[in-house]
Amino acid sequence: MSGDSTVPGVLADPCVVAENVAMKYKVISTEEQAKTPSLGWKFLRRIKPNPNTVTVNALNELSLIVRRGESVGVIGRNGSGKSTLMKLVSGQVRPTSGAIHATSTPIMLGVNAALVPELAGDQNVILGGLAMGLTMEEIEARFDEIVEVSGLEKSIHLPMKSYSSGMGARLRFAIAACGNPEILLVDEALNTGDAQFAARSKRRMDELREKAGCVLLVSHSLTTIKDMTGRVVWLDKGDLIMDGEPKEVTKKYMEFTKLLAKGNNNSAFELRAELRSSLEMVNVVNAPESSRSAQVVR
Ligand SMILES: Nc1ncnc2c1ncn2[C@@H]1O[C@H](COP(=O)(O)OP(=O)(O)OP(=O)(O)O)[C@@H](O)[C@H]1O
Repeated sequence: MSGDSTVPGVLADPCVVAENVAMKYKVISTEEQAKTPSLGWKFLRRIKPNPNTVTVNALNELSLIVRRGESVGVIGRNGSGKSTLMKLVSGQVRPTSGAIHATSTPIMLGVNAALVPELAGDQNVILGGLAMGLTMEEIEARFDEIVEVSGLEKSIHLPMKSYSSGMGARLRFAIAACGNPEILLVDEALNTGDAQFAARSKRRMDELREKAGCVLLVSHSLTTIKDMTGRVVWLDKGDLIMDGEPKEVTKKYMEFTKLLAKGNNNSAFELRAELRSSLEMVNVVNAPESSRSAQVVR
């Protein structure tokens, strides 16, 4: 790759850079399970002994640059790699190959807070706040707001293990949302709250989005995606299919899923191939971790 003809410029302000990221999950083989047999395995092997190891290609060599000020929606069918991308960006899992660069620690709403079930909700607020880098003074100043967002005023002094899974999710969300993250990740699949909480969390999410440097939002709701984002990335079976205007990308995605729903698989996959071949590939070059900067070649 040489000089001016291929490198139009250096991106001044990327927030997140995914550099040829691939993710393969190795699914535990039934052979391995057999070494530590569970009741289920003992039962199943009588029916169908089938030792097997499966590697799932959750993401295939994906490059993506999210700039400061962008709100990027991630769409795709079940199992297309959306949550995997979020887990990679948040650092919960490491890519099999490639790298993720970020200007600061991304905060994933709902899951980042490492809480202790034996401790009361209020003690977990302190713990989660400290884990997010807040000082005791900052936690104290935001305590009432966290409790209000969680909607757990009556149960905040009870041990977290007594909470329902929705209540736990609400507390984790409220704690994660009390910071002002520069890079905000929202995986809608994690939203387990009731309608009242959904409205409250949306309000807080809107505030965070306004303040955040950039946002990545995974959702199956195309309305949410169109309402909340200015750019949409469509993943399918770990491949990037489209990256562009929300209206345009969601329209093509709907066309694709409608074709599949009607059983027109050939037409659907022709469309997929056509869109993929016209995708402008982003090659991230020279993205040193220290400078957290990147050059793009389009
Ligand atoms: N921990 C894991 N171990 C093994 N395979 C996994 C794991 N997590 C995800 N996968 C597989 O990786 C692929 C992508 O999964 P991922 O959860 O990223 O998809 P998704 O687009 O978020 O799906 P959904 O819309 O259903 O939430 C799927 O085939 C899934 O089965």
